[in-house]
Amino acid sequence: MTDGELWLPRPDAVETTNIGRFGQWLSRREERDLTSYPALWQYSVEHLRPFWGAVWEHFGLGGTVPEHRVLADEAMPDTVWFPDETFNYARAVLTAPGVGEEDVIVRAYSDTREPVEWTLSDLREAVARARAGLVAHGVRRGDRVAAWMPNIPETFALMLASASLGAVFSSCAPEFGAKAVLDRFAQIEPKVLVAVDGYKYGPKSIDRTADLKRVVRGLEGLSASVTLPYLGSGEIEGETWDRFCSYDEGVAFEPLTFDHPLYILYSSGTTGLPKAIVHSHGGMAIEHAKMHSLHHDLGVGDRFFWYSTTGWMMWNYLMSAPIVGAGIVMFDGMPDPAGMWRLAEESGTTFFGTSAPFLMACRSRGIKPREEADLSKIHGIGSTGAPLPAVGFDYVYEQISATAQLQSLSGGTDLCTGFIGGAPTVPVWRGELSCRCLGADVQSFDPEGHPGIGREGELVIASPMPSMPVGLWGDPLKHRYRDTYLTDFPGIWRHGDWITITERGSAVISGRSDATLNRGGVRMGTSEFYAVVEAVEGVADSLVVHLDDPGQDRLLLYVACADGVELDEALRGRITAALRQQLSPRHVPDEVRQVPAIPRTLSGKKVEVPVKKILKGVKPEEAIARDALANPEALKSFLR
Ligand SMILES: CC(=O)CC(=O)O
Repeated sequence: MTDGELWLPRPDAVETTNIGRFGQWLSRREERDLTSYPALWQYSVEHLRPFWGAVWEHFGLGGTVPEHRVLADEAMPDTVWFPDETFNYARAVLTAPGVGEEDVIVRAYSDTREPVEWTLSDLREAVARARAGLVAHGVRRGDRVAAWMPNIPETFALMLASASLGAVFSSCAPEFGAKAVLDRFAQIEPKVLVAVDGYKYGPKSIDRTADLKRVVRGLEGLSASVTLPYLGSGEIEGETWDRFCSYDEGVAFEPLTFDHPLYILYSSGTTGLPKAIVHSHGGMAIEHAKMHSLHHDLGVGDRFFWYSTTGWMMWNYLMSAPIVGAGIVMFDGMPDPAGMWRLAEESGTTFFGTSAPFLMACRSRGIKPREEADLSKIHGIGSTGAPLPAVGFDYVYEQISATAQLQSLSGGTDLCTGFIGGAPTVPVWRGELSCRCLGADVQSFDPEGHPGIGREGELVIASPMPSMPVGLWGDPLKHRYRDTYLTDFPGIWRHGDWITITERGSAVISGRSDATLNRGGVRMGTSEFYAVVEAVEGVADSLVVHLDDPGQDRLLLYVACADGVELDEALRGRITAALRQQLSPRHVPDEVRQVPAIPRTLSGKKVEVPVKKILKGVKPEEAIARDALANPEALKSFLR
């Protein structure tokens, strides 16, 4: 191996991997050689219609679709995909091709209870029961179903039950505080809320019943609340899960359009409430089938694990694995660095996904996963949530597995997928994401909108993808949608990351080009912090910065105090307690520092990105023009 190569495709990858076989099939059909990754990728972005039509057909999501009906309108954000198809995501998941009724499809581990295994037939029955519960509460096509639930099989069943009816599902993790939950769910006005009473995180029991009462009170238009007594606190809000699931009336699937809303995810911007991003049945199924089979090489016999909570899009991504016949491994609890590898062995995981910070934490604690557990079944290791530094790549190959393919994946909530990652027919290069994914026309744009290779630029997606959101909730005319993604380079998706695409087709992501925070793979909007911090008595203004460089992962909170107030230990304590309770323990900063004033632009916006650059050593005059600031002297506090 040369030139930073850490892993090479098998010489027979064209015959032995899903993507290799797909490339051969497509080559025959298109009468051209599409077996090499660069040829296949180029084709996939230059010939969107036949490419996505082939994916749809190849995975049995539907039959042959005439090319002009695969993509009937290309213009983002009103792109029209597969307008004549009738589809239901829940049916695609429960079809689980190649999986027998009595085969285990879900293995679930938890700090709160003993491991659970569900066969495909158990999953179908659980979906049927949850579906009957939803119907009994009047849930119909288009209604919203909210889950404040952990990563456990019941949440999966509820999501599929909601999808089977054409209702729209949305989840928050139980660690989210009542305010964070209400900021999300109040926007979408759910008809039914299902929640747990609490959970264990490691040995610690966390009772959520007081917050659950607040959430229920805060949700207008709720017809029913249902409590799963997961912790066993004895407190039930509304109906019990067992009662809710007491009828089995079988599963039926509403025939829906490709773009029918499936679920709503949340992405925190820097202003206002979190964006409620609506994803479609067809978009999720086709994109996840492509990723799971062609990129992660998953199929029947595989067990797919990705450490996630229900508050992160990787949960939704994981739940699609049965579409390609793969089983799912779930974990709810504290991700103990050594314990997770033992769980991988115990569960028979074949693809282990996690966040880059988790891998780096294992490394810095000196964990040697290959000595902790037998990891020989793992053929793929996924890393996302933040760019994995080159030393993280070394760690994976030295201490985890010398043979697994490491796929550093980048994408996000907005498309509920990774669109830069790896493929079994592409090498792994140290510190790089191996390739742009199929059908993802990812480019690095200079400020004038010219694509370039070998230099950093704005990450854009120049052609539509079926997993782009069908809308943002509460934005019927798509104004916020356009403003968020499509105005900087008119009609082209700007993602908000810095990217360099290399000559060999790999990529390096150098960080967010906006100020959204991302800690341990969990996106945190700065506005959420401010709403909580600035409500604490004595705080006048605040600014939060995530320094996410390798070896320097620190969340810093700066506060300007009210007149006559000093940031003493008591105030510090009140701020961190408020963040922990109202948002989550992940929102608690590593340091809280006092500054005389928070720098703001003339239009009053806090200058988060320039402050972050200054903290990283960029000269203030290069970080921001003084003239753009209402109070330029405020920058002094951030100079090194
Ligand atoms: C795939 C991803 O990009 C996940 C994330 O960082 O949110």
